[in-house]
Amino acid sequence: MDGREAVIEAWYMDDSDEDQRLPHHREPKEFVSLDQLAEFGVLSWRLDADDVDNDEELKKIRKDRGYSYMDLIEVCPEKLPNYEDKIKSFFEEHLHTDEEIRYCLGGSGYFDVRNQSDRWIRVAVKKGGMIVLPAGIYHRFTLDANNYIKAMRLFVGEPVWTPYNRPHDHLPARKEYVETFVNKEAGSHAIEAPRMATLAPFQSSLLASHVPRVSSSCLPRRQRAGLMVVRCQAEDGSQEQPAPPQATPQPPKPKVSTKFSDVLAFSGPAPERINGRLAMVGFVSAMGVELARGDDVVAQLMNGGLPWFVGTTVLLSIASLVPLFKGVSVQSMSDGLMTSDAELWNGRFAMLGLVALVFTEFVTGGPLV
Ligand SMILES: CSCCC(=O)/C(O)=C/O
Ligand SMILES: [Fe+2]
Ligand code: NI
Repeated sequence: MDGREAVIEAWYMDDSDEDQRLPHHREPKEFVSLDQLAEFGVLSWRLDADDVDNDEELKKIRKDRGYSYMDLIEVCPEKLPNYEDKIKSFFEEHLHTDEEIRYCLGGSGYFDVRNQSDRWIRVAVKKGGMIVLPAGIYHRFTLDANNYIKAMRLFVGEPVWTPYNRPHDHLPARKEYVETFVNKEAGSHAIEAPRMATLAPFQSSLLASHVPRVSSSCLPRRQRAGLMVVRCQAEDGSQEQPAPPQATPQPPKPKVSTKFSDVLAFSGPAPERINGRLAMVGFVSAMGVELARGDDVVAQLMNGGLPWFVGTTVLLSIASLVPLFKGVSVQSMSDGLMTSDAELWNGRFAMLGLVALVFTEFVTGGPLV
């Protein structure tokens, strides 16, 4: 669907202090095209507000631009808590560190934006109009004379509504905005070669929506892949409070190296663990044979124990190394009482025990028990 001009119009504002809800056209009127808006980062679409749930174009925009979060806001005294305060703060000139994305589902309102020359441009949005204000742009919002708007708010990931009232020029988001849209010559936003790939899917959606090509900096800054959260909060209008966290992305699991040198490194996962396991088996077997036959450890080895010792060593080493080379960490198998730490400590005690046993038997010249 296009014909954006039917639902989104923009013009230079006059300087009068009259009621903010009046149009504030200059005399004569000076309109600004939607292409001109795009040149300083303000994007626009016309969508089917009567079929929001099945709107493929909306779905595509959300997917392409990573708008995983969605809620609804109605601006009127009955629906918006702290209506008067909110109305005032919306109209304070401010910026956000992320995009402000608003899709008008009913009623209408004015989003005023500062252009590259710091002039106020009033963007009037009606039902079906969706606009994106880039991170770092100074702007404000007011209801118009109809006194009502219902809008969908979209966001990349967990929303941050914090407004930074002007001046907040030191913020990185502002500096980035100025660098991209103000310091660059208007209308000649060269697309840097290395970022072309990131831009490709976005541009196809832009073209489909009949929006002019724009710089890669028009892409949302906080795209968080793989998280499609849909939520409705019809009566929420809070600017400062982020919505309760949900579906927080899990921190990536630490990578387990399967490199031969890493696995077998002195401080790697294998040596101490294998030695510990061998010591546990060795200690228990040595004590068992001593109790049964009365042989000390050296005699046990001499009397046919050596092949058993070598065999057990090889078997246990293979059994311990195979999962490590497959990238399965011991910690990931650790559970409840059977923790990997407990095994390490048992192994350490067994190693000490074995050494103490052999040493004691060497000194006393006979078996311990
Ligand atoms: C119609 S959305 C209310 C205005 C708003 O959320 C905002 O941030 C204005 O700048
Ligand atoms: Fe805002
Ligand atoms: Ni805003």
